[in-house]
Amino acid sequence: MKGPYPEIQGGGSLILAWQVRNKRVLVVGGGEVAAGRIVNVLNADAKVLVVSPRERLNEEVAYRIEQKQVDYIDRKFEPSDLDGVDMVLTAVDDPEASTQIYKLCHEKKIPANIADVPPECDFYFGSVHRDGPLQIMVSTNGNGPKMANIVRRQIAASLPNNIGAAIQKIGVLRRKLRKVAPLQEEGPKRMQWMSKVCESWPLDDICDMTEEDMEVLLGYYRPNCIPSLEEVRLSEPSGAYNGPFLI
Ligand SMILES: C[C@@]1(CC(=O)O)C2=NC(=C\c3[nH]c(c(CCC(=O)O)c3CC(=O)O)Cc3[nH]c(c(CC(=O)O)c3CCC(=O)O)/C=C3\N/C(=C\2)[C@@H](CCC(=O)O)[C@]3(C)CC(=O)O)/[C@H]1CCC(=O)O
Ligand SMILES: NC(=O)c1ccc[n+]([C@@H]2O[C@H](COP(=O)([O-])OP(=O)(O)OC[C@H]3O[C@@H](n4cnc5c(N)ncnc54)[C@H](O)[C@@H]3O)[C@@H](O)[C@H]2O)c1
Repeated sequence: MKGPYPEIQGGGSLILAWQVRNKRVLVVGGGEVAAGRIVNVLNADAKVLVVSPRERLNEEVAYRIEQKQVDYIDRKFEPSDLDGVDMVLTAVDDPEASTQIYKLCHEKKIPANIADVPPECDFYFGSVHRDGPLQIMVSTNGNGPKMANIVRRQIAASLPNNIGAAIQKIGVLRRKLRKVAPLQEEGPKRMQWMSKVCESWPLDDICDMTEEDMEVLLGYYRPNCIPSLEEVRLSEPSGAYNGPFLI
């Protein structure tokens, strides 16, 4: 019998936004694929250690090392490299080394991605679009990485160009709101009010909102009271505006 609940479609991945800030990520290999992995984990504020012999370092990897964006050991992988490591990414052209590293990670329960060896990956990478705080990842679950690239570019092209900036502003407003209304039990009221701002304000207005505008807008924080940017700007910071509201 078909229930009223979402039907389960097995065979997918659990897509999460993994917080690796200040976690130790080991990257084994220093080629083009390693260069891409390094950008991915540095963008998530991880502490990165690269292990790869100097003679075959890709230019970009060499640059990151020189700029001290990553720590570096100039040699092939050794098992002791796994000490104190939270995540491992390998991108080496040596399948035996890959498998050895994967087995050690598995024993030590360290999550690992072995580039191009899906059965030896605890997680896959995806094709990622980034615009400020916004990240969109496309996965085809190993079926077609090039297709993931194509879908990601299509999605990115269909987005408004100021969506990242708008989300950044909303983040500032939300943090201010939590200061104005810090109580745990205010949660539902806060969420409803924030949702209405997001739904009713045009993206351009969200982007144009200054910190001063935010302070005035927060003066109207009560259920079903959402002035527009224009109305906010007609308001005195202290006195309430009496005209009709957007909501
Ligand atoms: C998304 C992206 C992220 C990234 O790596 O950053 C990524 N691969 C990308 C590109 C790409 N990779 C390959 C080609 C050549 C064309 C082709 O083969 O299609 C192209 C195209 C290109 O280079 O443009 C070769 C390839 N890839 C894998 C295998 C092994 C296999 O499938 O068995 C083979 C060799 C196949 C062979 O030898 O025949 C495996 C994986 N690659 C994944 C991710 C994971 C699944 C993601 C998913 O299914 O969505 C998974 C499972 C594991 C992993 O590596 O995490 C990145 C695009 C980023 C972007 O541009 O936006
Ligand atoms: N998933 C993907 O998107 C994708 C795309 C292309 C290639 N690949 C695969 O990723 C792997 C790496 O690709 P690449 O183009 O960066 O290769 P590459 O040949 O440019 O680089 C390999 C690097 O690994 C280093 N290395 C080799 N053995 C090592 C060891 N034991 N310890 C430490 N470092 C070692 C080499 O010195 C070199 O810097 C290959 O297996 C390739 O097939 C994956």
